[in-house]
Amino acid sequence: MSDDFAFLEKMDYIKVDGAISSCIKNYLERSNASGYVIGLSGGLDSTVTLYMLVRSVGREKVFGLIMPEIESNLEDINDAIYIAEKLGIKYSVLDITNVVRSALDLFGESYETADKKAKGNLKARARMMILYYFANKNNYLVAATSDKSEYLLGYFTKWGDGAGDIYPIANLYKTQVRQLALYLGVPEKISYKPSSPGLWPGQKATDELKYDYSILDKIIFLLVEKQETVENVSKMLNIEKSDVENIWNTILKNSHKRIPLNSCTVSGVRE
Ligand SMILES: Nc1ncnc2c1ncn2[C@@H]1O[C@H](COP(=O)(O)OP(=O)(O)OC[C@H]2O[C@@H]([n+]3cccc(C(=O)O)c3)[C@H](O)[C@@H]2O)[C@@H](O)[C@H]1O
Ligand SMILES: Nc1ncnc2c1ncn2[C@@H]1O[C@H](COP(=O)(O)OP(=O)(O)OP(=O)(O)O)[C@@H](O)[C@H]1O
Ligand SMILES: [Mg+2]
Repeated sequence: MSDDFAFLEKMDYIKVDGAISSCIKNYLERSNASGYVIGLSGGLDSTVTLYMLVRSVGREKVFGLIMPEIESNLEDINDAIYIAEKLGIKYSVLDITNVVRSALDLFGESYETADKKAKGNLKARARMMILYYFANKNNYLVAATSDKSEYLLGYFTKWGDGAGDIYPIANLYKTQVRQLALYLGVPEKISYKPSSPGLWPGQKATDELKYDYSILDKIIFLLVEKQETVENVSKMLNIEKSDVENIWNTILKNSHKRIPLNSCTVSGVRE
């Protein structure tokens, strides 16, 4: 059984690097855009995506936006600044507190008492809005940072951090992104940092998902790619059936996030 998951740890990262690099480089050329802009959180996914952008198109064509707000973890923000400096990219630190506050004001709500999750998603969408403003103004493309685990689970904010023009690491599970980070020489502090959406103070991915990605990735792989039943996965991994069921329900519930445009079909209605 353990061999079935070897690919999560041991990929040919020289080839992975090559494939992602050419994709990033070719897409920029084909798009006639001037560069990529990326939101930097100080977390694993945005750091690895940034490393890949820089080695593909060069640091002059990459711009980082670090967008803290009043509830952000300062250590993460400092990590984001440290990485931007280390890679020598141009970047700005923009406090988005007032953007989020203004939107809440429209509803007569306050930062302190607004619904935690709705406000968290609003923060993610405020960042998206600013990334696209920068992209419009400078003829840049927005690099999204979603990985395959988050994408398949639907564990992202729809039209927030889920929005972008290119998804360089979306074909890698979180476990593989960590391995790629080590291959790229990302500082261990970030390579091993527990994943957190950072949408509210102290939020950790495991609070909502219960399991760490090292286990989640196996569950997702078996359910989605191997099309195993919930019962089989529970037995194969020795995990409570109800937990596997919950993960499967999350994947199903969020399927609407994996449809690019959820449009209404009007074919066949001509007079
Ligand atoms: N069946 C359906 N068909 C079409 N659309 C549907 C729908 N059900 C809901 N919707 C729409 O989707 C909305 C809910 O989706 P959404 O707004 O995304 O909200 P939701 O999925 O409830 O929350 C986002 C989740 O992603 C997590 N997250 C966010 C950002 C980053 C990361 C990370 O890992 O770093 C994780 C966050 O912690 C939270 O658990 C609904 O309000 C509705 O508008
Ligand atoms: N403070 C922030 N400033 C700029 N961008 C941010 C900030 N917080 C989140 N983002 C953007 O939203 C994305 C989604 O957050 P997410 O937490 O999934 O990624 P991460 O922090 O890079 O890695 P991990 O998922 O392992 O925590 C980030 O990769 C980043 O692009
Ligand atoms: Mg994070």
